[in-house]
Amino acid sequence: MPVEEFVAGWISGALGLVLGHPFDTVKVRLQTQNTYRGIIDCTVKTYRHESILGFFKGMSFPIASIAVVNSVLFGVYSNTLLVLTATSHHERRLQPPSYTHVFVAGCTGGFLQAYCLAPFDLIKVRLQNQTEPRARQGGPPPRYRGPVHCAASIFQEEGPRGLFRGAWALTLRDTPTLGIYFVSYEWLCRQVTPDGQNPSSTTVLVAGGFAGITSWVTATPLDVIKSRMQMAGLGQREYQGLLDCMVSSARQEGLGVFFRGLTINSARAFPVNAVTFLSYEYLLHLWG
Ligand SMILES: C[N+](C)(C)CCCC[C@H](N)C(=O)O
Repeated sequence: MPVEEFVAGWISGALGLVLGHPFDTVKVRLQTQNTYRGIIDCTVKTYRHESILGFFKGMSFPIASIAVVNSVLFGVYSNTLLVLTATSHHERRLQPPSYTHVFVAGCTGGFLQAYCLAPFDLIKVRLQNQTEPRARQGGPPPRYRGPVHCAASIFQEEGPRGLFRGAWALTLRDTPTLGIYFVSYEWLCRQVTPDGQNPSSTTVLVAGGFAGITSWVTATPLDVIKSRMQMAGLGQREYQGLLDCMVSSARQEGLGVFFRGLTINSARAFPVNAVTFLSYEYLLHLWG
């Protein structure tokens, strides 16, 4: 089984992640708290109360976990294509796989990475939602002191299953939308690249960016539900399950609730996924 794809997936994921984390914090807050009027209001308030560091809350864990998550995604994607089409990454330019194969491989990668991602994503969301400034004298201390403390508290309070809160919504969010992610990327690359040639760096950047946007646009409704289920129980309301969360959110806040965070998700998705695909392709080219 070729391992380069796993390593390239890891490095490219980490680069994209750092670039996109401030956008991600604003998004999570907009989705789960009702105190902000919009992106600008949330950005300004976060900066005023918590300084620039506020935007990087909850980042250390994703950085560690992206090693597993993105390498599972890209590694499983590429190896599934190998099984389906008997072509390696380098051979695929001359013998491009069908879009159905690309979709199935993307969904397989998406499904498996969702389970690796679930506990890390839960901890990230819990930490991002702590709006207390880090070191304020006399103020109430934040509930979680950091990622390890957060993981340990959830484990103690709710057992190992607690760490998988929202995992089902996350799997539903990621399986089809990562299929869409790779199909969009391939489709865009093939539109502007002559047959048999490698796409140029600009093509990879633009196709990666748009693939990220397409995937996030389709993922946003379930992203909102996922974040809410992850926050359930913490001073927020408990839900009976995914459907209950969907129905009660829509009843109380209207259908627009499913699009919360859409603009910021898209703004974040372009640079993050442009850099992810560019470094992924570049590394595989380098090692090829
Ligand atoms: C499937 N879903 C839309 C959730 C993610 C797709 C892109 C994944 C990328 N690591 C990123 O963070 O943007």
